[in-house]
Amino acid sequence: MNQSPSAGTMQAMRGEPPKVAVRVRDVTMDFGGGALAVDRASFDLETGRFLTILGPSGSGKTTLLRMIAGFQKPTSGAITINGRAVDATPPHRRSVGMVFQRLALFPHMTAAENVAFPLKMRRFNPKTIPGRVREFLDLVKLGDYGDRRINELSGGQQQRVAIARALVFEPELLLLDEPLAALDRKLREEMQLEFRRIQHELGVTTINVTHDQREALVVSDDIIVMDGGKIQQHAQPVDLYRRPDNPFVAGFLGVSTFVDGEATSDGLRAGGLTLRGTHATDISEGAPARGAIRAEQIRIDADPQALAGCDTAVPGKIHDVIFEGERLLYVAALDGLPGVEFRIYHHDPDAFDLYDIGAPVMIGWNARDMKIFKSVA
Ligand SMILES: Nc1ncnc2c1ncn2[C@@H]1O[C@H](COP(=O)(O)OP(=O)(O)OP(=O)(O)O)[C@@H](O)[C@H]1O
Repeated sequence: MNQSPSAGTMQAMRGEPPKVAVRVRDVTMDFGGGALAVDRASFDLETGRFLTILGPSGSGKTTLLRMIAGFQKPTSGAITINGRAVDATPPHRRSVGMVFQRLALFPHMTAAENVAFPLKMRRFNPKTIPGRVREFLDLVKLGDYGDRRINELSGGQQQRVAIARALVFEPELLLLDEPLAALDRKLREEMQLEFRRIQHELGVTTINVTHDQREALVVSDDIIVMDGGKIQQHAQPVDLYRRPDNPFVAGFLGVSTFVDGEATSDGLRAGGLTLRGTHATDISEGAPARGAIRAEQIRIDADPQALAGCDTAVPGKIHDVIFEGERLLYVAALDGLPGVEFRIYHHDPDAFDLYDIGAPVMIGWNARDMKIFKSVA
């Protein structure tokens, strides 16, 4: 992927040590309801990078973001922004720009007046304000819309005003709390690319919260996956996708099929079958294990010869075929392992009627693509 270097990367290229913009150490939030909303979260975010906190509903993403913004005080732990403790500065004094799902723009004001608002609040020199407002409206491609009232703008344009307003005072940190969740899919995908462009252009350190895995992969330099209040993995997008640390992460990003069985030295034994795989965690032979394989890494073919190059190739049957437009999703089971429905992508939509439901096929993959994890009881 052709990504322009972030400010952090530029620093590294100049040989300077990366500067930590946000440091989160052992941060816990206990609302008193039993489970912890955030459970000992720790991470560093380097200056200029775009971090996404990704996780299902209730996993603690917003609570963690609100603590970083200083809206909520952690039960324990420490958060610093550019070396200063977050709770030492009141929220309106912090150099943090925010964009929420509900944009909180002033509907009776024009786009330009909305963008000027944080500058007036921060007592910028009034002479510099119009020029700066214009610059940031241009940045979000709304240069000609400054005089429009908010309720005369489309949802996507309003979103752009909110971004300009969050950035116009050049904050040290930009926080995004599901700002795209209410938009339709096409607009959401367009705005994801816009966020990336703007963030790269300004190099502002950014933390984004979402439950949309595609958005996380598209916009981020780094991703933190959360579940049950705990950070499950912190990695760059490609590493996260290719090398998930546990079955939760493997299942949350992409479409995976899971097979439970017993670890062998080179894979997994399940239902009398030996399936080749690669140990993703330290696991001894015979231990309960869970294999995970992604839909795009499985091949099916009626002709066994076509799968001759696969490390594992097992006969099975087609259970269902689903047309998804640019690809097909086959659901199939291996003979000898009837309870596990493998989900398999086939990237030729013209092959829709290639295999009927019930058709016998060979199903195969390479050992490196099935990740074997230790089962957690
Ligand atoms: N003010 C609060 N008082 C009590 N419990 C809370 C409060 N805010 C959040 N929680 C609980 O903390 C947990 C984490 O919530 P949080 O909103 O951080 O999750 P989330 O991952 O952002 O979810 P969503 O994607 O649905 O917004 C949930 O169990 C939630 O019910």
